[in-house]
Amino acid sequence: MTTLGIVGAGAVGQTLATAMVSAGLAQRLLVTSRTQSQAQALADDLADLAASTSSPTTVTAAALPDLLDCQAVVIAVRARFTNTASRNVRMGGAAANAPVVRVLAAALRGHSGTVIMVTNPVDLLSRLFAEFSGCTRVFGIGSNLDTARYRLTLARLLNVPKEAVRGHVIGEHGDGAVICASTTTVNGHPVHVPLKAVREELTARPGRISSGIGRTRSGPAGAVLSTLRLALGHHDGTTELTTPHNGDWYGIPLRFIAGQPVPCLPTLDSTEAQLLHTARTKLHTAYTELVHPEGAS
Ligand SMILES: NC(=O)c1ccc[n+]([C@@H]2O[C@H](COP(=O)([O-])OP(=O)(O)OC[C@H]3O[C@@H](n4cnc5c(N)ncnc54)[C@H](O)[C@@H]3O)[C@@H](O)[C@H]2O)c1
Repeated sequence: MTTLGIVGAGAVGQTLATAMVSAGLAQRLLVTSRTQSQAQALADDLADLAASTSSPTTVTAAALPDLLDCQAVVIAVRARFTNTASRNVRMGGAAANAPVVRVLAAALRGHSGTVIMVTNPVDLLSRLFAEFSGCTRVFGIGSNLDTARYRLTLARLLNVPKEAVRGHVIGEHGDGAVICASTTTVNGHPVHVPLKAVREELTARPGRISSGIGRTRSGPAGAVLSTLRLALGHHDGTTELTTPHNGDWYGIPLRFIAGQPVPCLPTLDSTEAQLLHTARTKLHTAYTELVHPEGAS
């Protein structure tokens, strides 16, 4: 019996839960949110979906301790705050979301399953959750969503099917994202990547979606769903996730074999290596300031 949990019944949590119930990913889905009534409302709505689609998933509004027995828990909370940042937008949520993540880490200490962090800034908060909970299978969503957007964008610019494009976006899920252009291929052949046009689209896309429909939701839900399938060992494959690597936390490709992740960073050219170094330094500094604000200048 597979039991999965979602914390946060907002735009991403709702869309993800709908996708999970529609896909019949688990026998049981536990949902929690800021209030019990919010979680119960989502559970009832999803039960209606399950009944009309004959989904095998039973959805229950739960309390945080109930999630300890889940094979995987997805964290998609967002504290109430107004983000006024125009650059490094995701970093704008650090101070507001970190206390919530600390509380969740304390509540889920001892959880031995997978934890998938969605809440931004995801690279910092994956690490914060892991270090405060002691959980050892914590992965952050973001670089895989960036990679999906990269492949779509490149396919459109080069007029090829998206399935023909192979390539990764790594580093920060944010302004420090690194496009691995030198190892990108189309139908197995190296290509010239129009980096300026790609970067412009990757930068503009999330804001365009948010201003059109309020929030990005289906893209991140898809990135979580495909990660869950890999982490639960439903099938093998590679995806880009925030994970500890060489002493820092940032997005790299992980190859999952029977649910176990193996880092598989592609070879980087000198520009990409420099950009990754810059992203790592930025994330390292921001994490230190988040955890030890008294030491920050
Ligand atoms: N990593 C990614 O690729 C990615 C993509 C999209 C969104 N996000 C991030 O995901 C997070 C959620 O986004 P959203 O659009 O769903 O936000 P939202 O505001 O729509 O929903 C957030 C939910 O969290 C709940 N919540 C708040 N505090 C809580 C607490 N203490 N305990 C439990 N639940 C709590 C709220 O009640 C709400 O239901 C944000 O930080 C957003 O930036 C990340």
